[in-house]
Amino acid sequence: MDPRDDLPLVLVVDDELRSQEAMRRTLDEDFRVLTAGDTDIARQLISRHEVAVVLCDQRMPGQTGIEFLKEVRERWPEVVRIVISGYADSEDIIAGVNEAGIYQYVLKPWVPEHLLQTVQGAVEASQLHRGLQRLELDLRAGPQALRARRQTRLREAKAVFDFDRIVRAEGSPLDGVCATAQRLARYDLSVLILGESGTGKELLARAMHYASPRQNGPFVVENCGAIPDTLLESELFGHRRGAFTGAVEDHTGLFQRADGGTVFLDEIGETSPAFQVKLLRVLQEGEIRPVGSARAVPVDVRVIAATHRQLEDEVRAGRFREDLYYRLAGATLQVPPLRERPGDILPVAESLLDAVARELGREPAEFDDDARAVMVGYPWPGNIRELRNEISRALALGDGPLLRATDFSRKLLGGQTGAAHAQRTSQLTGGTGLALPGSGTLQERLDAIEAMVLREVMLRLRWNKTHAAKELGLSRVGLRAKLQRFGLETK
Ligand SMILES: Nc1ncnc2c1ncn2[C@@H]1O[C@H](COP(=O)(O)OP(=O)(O)OP(=O)(O)O)[C@@H](O)[C@H]1O
Repeated sequence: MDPRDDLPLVLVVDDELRSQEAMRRTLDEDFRVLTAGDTDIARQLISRHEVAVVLCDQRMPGQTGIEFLKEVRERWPEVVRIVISGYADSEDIIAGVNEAGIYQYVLKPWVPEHLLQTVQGAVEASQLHRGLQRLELDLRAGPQALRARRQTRLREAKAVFDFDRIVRAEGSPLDGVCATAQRLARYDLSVLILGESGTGKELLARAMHYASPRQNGPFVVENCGAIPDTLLESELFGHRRGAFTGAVEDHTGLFQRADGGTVFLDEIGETSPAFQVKLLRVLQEGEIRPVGSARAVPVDVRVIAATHRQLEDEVRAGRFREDLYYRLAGATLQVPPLRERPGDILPVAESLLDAVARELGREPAEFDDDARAVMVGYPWPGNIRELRNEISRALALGDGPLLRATDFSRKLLGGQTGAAHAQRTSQLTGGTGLALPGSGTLQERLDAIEAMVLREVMLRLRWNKTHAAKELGLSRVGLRAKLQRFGLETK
């Protein structure tokens, strides 16, 4: 958990940005501070967050601070209320203090130390109030109902998403990626996930969300590569009725719906320069402006973005804004393609086989040795998504619980490399038809090559281990150890 997440939440309502900022600076060290420039926004924030204390300026457009705080008392009695005013307002305030149940009124110009003390006192009052409320609820519910409720919550949380659900072999290069992602999850930092299509970037982003302090908030996904610019803007930031032809009613954008949670922007590298400017502004200001609306709405979201492109290259080529890149890449994670972690192929394939068999309502199935060898040797240019498709196809077309190599599509059987892969690496090992892995550490690349060679030899020699060991200059025991390491033979 981010340690700041435990801090009480204080909402500052003031239409003057400078006063908002001065209060934020004073309170920021001890509290989490939200700010609102008008009472509409303040209402939204109180209804979405567990605000402990609200500080409201008396002079607000449309409504006085006291009027607003009266409403707060009625709707959210647990929120402790403080009003801030100049001398000239004090008469009105005194009359309203009782009705609005004001904890304290603070005169301008306020002294930072005093303000801090006042808010600390108010937070204590709020904690007392909430503690009593909880106690009352607990007493009413009875211990059994309480325990059941807690257990259900726990089960749901576990069932959702977890780094353990990202299937991988022991010692997989993905371990390091997951460990870093898990550490980063705690902090409200923008994260950029790089990796080829189908490598599991979204899965990783989800796991980060559910491991983050925002886990109780929404996780929303937008594929930025799939829709035209104008639609994307309206999808993300919303629009007002009549903003453009076809906008027949107000539409709340994904950013607003994700308030308090995480927005996953997939294929961010595909966005246009015009959209990039708009997104940058949203991230800088922490507020969105729905298309056709003059009013900005504050949003509290964490952004995780992903792309199959090397975004730094795109920046260098002038196709992606550098300032946006740095906003998004608070930290960067690189998910290696499947061919660079051949040890993961079989564990992932097995877990997918179970899942797909369940989805298709089929008996649990297994792969035979040849099928396993074929999977390990194929470079999977479409990564895990392609693997999943192949397994679904083989299971749907195959005629029993044992999946054979011949149940896969022909491209796998030829030992051919996928066209995209061949193009990327463009180096083929002499005559074997094996593609050199294009990236990863030296060890990862050597592992990938080793797995391919083993698979090729085993298939050619029809699984005769004595002949294979001889050809490869290994003992039988050594060969078996290697086959096991790459999942080509079970222990
Ligand atoms: N390690 C894994 N274990 C099990 N399933 C996985 C794993 N990685 C990915 N998958 C599955 O593979 C599919 C593709 O993963 P995902 O959508 O996360 O990839 P992606 O990199 O975001 O792809 P794209 O960039 O094309 O959107 C999903 O069905 C996902 O659940």
